[in-house]
Amino acid sequence: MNVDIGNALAAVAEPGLSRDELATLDERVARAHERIERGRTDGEFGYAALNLPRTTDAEAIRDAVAPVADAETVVTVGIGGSALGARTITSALAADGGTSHVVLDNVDPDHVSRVLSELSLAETAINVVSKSGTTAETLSNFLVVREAMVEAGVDWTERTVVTTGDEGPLAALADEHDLPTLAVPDGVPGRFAALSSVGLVPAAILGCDIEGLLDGAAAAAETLDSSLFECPAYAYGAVAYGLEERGATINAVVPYAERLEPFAEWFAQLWAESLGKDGRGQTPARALGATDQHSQLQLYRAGRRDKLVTLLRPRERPSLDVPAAEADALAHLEGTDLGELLDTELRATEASLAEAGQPNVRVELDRLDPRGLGELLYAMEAACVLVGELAGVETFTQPAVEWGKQAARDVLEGDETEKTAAIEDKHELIVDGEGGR
Ligand SMILES: O=P(O)(O)OC[C@H]1O[C@](O)(CO)[C@@H](O)[C@@H]1O
Repeated sequence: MNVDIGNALAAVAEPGLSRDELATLDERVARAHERIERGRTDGEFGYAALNLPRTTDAEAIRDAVAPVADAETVVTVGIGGSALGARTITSALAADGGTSHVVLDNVDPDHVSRVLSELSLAETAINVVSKSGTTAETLSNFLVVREAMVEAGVDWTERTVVTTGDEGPLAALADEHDLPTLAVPDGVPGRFAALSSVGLVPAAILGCDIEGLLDGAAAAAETLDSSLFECPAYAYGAVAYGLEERGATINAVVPYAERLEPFAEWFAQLWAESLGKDGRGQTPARALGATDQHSQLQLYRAGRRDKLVTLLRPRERPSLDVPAAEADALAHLEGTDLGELLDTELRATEASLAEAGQPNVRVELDRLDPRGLGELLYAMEAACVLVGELAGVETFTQPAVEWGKQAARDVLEGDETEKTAAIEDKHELIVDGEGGR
């Protein structure tokens, strides 16, 4: 994996970083790296995530999923960090692009019932994931899925694998029914847990090379260094931080590979939930290359100068030639390989952003295989940890999400609290086309 930060330099972009500013930033990266390494060595909360390539037990995951290894479809019931990594991995690596991995990470009744009605539940494995074991959406969806299995005459205890913490209702349920259960790794926040059982179970069930993925992540761990000029992950993190400080408060992540679209979702949680604190943090935007050149690029190129555009591609791609056409006007496409066209689109977009002075960075994998994806996930986690150090925020917690969770819980439990009052006392000015109320 490599990272090209050339188009983030002040010589090209505004906001941009001068060479001197990069050199100054590099001194801070050295200190931050020291802090990160200390956290890794001591297995500190959060930093322990950067040890997963070494601490994750792939064999234990394979043993736990053995009873459902015959599954044609895997349904992951989880949300946030308990779903996004798993989807990213199967989308990138599964032979079918991840279509046999269905993720229920929302409680939309229309969607859930439609998904269940389309599944052959006897050939389905249920992967329930929750670090806390208390997340309402996950537990509700699991009870609905379980009920559907019972109604279909399928023994759900034979088709379910659980990943959760030591305590909580999900752990208790797994224990009561003697379900194959994997532990959420200690000291690892959900959004940093893709390289553990939290992200790897569906990939293991669907026959993906999870060991190769961990090897790729381990290779990326080897590149962590006290200088951003020696470490792709830190180069990316330092530039993202430096540009945010200079006004690039949005990070538009644009993978040029359909299989990496879920990666942009995973990245969005990692970046938003880790760095959105103390009134700062880049807002992640998701796009897809080349598709969103035809929907978002106008804004990225000619809109507010508040963005870093992150372009991502695998260098090696399968090939698919464009056939000849009868019209001369299409002659320029004849014999073009679609992959070549996609890469040309990336380079043209990159140049168009640079021409307009909009900062952009290119992240490249050798190819989209288990090693490549392992490198990418690990590098982005390390980049995020670095930004947290440079920004001086608490990277590994997400206190701001608790208010809403508790408010919903108070309503569901019929309590009358400050939070339920805040819900009831909403300021309303409804515009309904009948003069407003
Ligand atoms: O794994 P859990 O505990 O169900 O939490 C799911 C997600 O919800 C959050 O806690 C946010 O509400 C995320 O940090 C986490 O990834």
